[in-house]
Amino acid sequence: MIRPRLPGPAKGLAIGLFGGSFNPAHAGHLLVAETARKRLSLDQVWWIVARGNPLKSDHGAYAARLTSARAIARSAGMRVTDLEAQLGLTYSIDTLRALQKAAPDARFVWLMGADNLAGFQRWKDWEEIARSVPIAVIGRPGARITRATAFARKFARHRLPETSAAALSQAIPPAWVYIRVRENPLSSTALRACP
Ligand SMILES: Nc1ncnc2c1ncn2[C@@H]1O[C@H](COP(=O)(O)OP(=O)(O)OP(=O)(O)O)[C@@H](O)[C@H]1O
Ligand SMILES: O=C(O)c1ccc[n+]([C@@H]2O[C@H](COP(=O)([O-])O)[C@@H](O)[C@H]2O)c1
Repeated sequence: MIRPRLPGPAKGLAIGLFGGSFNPAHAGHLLVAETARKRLSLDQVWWIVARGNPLKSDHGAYAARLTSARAIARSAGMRVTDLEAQLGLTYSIDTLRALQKAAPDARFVWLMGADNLAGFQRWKDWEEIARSVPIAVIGRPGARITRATAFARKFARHRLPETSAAALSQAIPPAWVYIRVRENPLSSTALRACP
């Protein structure tokens, strides 16, 4: 496997992995990344611009999405990476494996909005992802985590209380936390619809 060009040093650091289409990136994404950085006590958040979400058909041009993510992710600790494009990867399990191999001393946490968790059981090897890395879920309007959420049901006893969020990067997976925020209704779909 080709060694990925990492967006920064990783050894010994707690790093949030924030995969997204970012078509385009917006303030809702920044809310997720900044909330995670603060509440999980992360050193960095790596925005992984998805080569192409396997569950979406219209991805948008990669270069434009990368530029868009770079324009939004400008606050402290944010790094944007094109590593899925570098490595030709599409599935998050493969991206995660590549990162864990390239940076075995980093403490990675997977970040996602609550709407992504609701469909997580459709991702390739989703249970393996949950057993490989702690997961932080950030609130999003219209998405609630209930017993109907396959992930929440399957991994119910591995959920940490929100008050323990800062310890998530040190937890042995499976481990996850749901973080409540003042939710932001923005979406890329809405922005694409703007003339
Ligand atoms: N407003 C938001 N609040 C919380 N999480 C969000 C928000 N917008 C996006 N996310 C999360 O950011 C990640 C990347 O999302 P994505 O790039 O698909 O944006 P999107 O606005 O959902 O796009 P689209 O409308 O095209 O589906 C996902 O984990 C998603 O849940
Ligand atoms: O690995 C999968 O099967 C998979 C299925 C759906 C989405 N993902 C990843 O989820 C992240 C968020 O995707 P999106 O399109 O909601 O921004 C992004 O990194 C995608 O590659 C991954």
